[in-house]
Amino acid sequence: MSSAVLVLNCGSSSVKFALYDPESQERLLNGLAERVGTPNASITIKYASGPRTIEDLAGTDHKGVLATVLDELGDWMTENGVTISSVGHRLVHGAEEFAESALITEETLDAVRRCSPLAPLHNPANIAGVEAAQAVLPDVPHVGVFDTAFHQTMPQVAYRYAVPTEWYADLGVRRYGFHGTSHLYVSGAAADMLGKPLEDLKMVTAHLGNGSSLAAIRDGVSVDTSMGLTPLEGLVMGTRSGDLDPGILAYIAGRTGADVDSITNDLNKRSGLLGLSELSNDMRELEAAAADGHEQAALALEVFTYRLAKYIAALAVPLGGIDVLVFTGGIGENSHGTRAKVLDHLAFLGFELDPEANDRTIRGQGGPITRSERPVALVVPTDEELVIARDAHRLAATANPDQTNPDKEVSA
Ligand SMILES: Nc1ncnc2c1ncn2[C@@H]1O[C@H](COP(=O)(O)OP(=O)(O)O)[C@@H](O)[C@H]1O
Ligand SMILES: CC(=O)OP(=O)(O)O
Ligand SMILES: [Mg+2]
Repeated sequence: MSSAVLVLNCGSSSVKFALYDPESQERLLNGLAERVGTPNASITIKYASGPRTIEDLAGTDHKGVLATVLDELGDWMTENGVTISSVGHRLVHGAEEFAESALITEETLDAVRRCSPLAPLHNPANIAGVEAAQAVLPDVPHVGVFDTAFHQTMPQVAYRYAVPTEWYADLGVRRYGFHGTSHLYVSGAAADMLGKPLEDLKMVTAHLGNGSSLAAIRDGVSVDTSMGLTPLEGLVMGTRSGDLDPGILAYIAGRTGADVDSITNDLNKRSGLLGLSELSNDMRELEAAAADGHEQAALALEVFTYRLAKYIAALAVPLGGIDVLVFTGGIGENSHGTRAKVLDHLAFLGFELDPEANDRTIRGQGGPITRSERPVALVVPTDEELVIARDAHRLAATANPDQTNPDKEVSA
């Protein structure tokens, strides 16, 4: 029998999952449950032999989805002699309570619940996922891996807002940053790719997915980032506005009578690329529409890349210059148009695009896309799930030895 680490990333209506071999760190399979809790819920599992989709899940909640997934994996696990030895969970907001990953105990969960008001879109779904997984896999250690943990090295000058001090002292209002597992993974992989010690590189990592953020990495640690108290600050995203004048809230409330919750909802879900284009939050669709002459789609792409370039240049301040710029995430890994526009804006810093290398580089591949070697821009495919699997395996070994007893491992 060999063991596997189950990695879960539970969103409000989706569950991403993957199984890793903890020794070889090979991904054994992965999958996605979408529209959880709606009549159109579905689960897709990507086996080596091909994908399998399960529908007919009406009325199924997170717990039901996980039970169905493990049930489905049962035959595969028996055939391959695999049992689940630990579960790693993506937890988005750990505030100042977590500078690293943690075994999930009742106390851990209470602390994550206390952080929920800071990430109302993410933490409650993460917690529901943990509770569901603990119910289905009660006898293995569960480990929480936080988006915020990597950025706990930021200095005060980067994380404090210029607001009344008691907002920070009493209410925790400061910048935290997110996507830490991705920034951690790609910064290490970029240094490996260049054959240089990470500690010697002034690096900006750009995680560009549905949510997008930058990290400034110096001496191997995060010294600044573009997201803040919540994942709304910073770059223009699929449906999120990123930075704006806070005066807009009062202005819109005064003009429309909308309350703070509904305006915040608009800033999270009806803004960004979607708000500007009035067409889509999806980069692929917008690129296709812009190529067909859709003016709002073209504007959305211009605003996205302009703001991105402006923010990358700003991160030269905490770093004292930029040696390496890393593109990752669905957009960073695939959209050569975005990369070319950003590097064009940043030519003044010395970036010189290699158009052929840029056009060649698509998902799953990585490598340099500039002729310039310093500064160099790289594409590095991210693997947040692998970081979570590694931490889950490492911390599971520190759990109650009773729980890691192979006799108690769970075979679905
Ligand atoms: N070939 C492609 N060209 C341009 N954009 C792409 C391509 N493939 C994926 N994307 C974009 O990547 C984004 C999703 O990023 P991803 O990292 O997968 O999202 P999530 O944050 O949900 O994990 C979408 O905007 C999507 O359009
Ligand atoms: C924190 C965050 O923005 O996450 P995601 O990109 O998964 O929405
Ligand atoms: Mg993502």
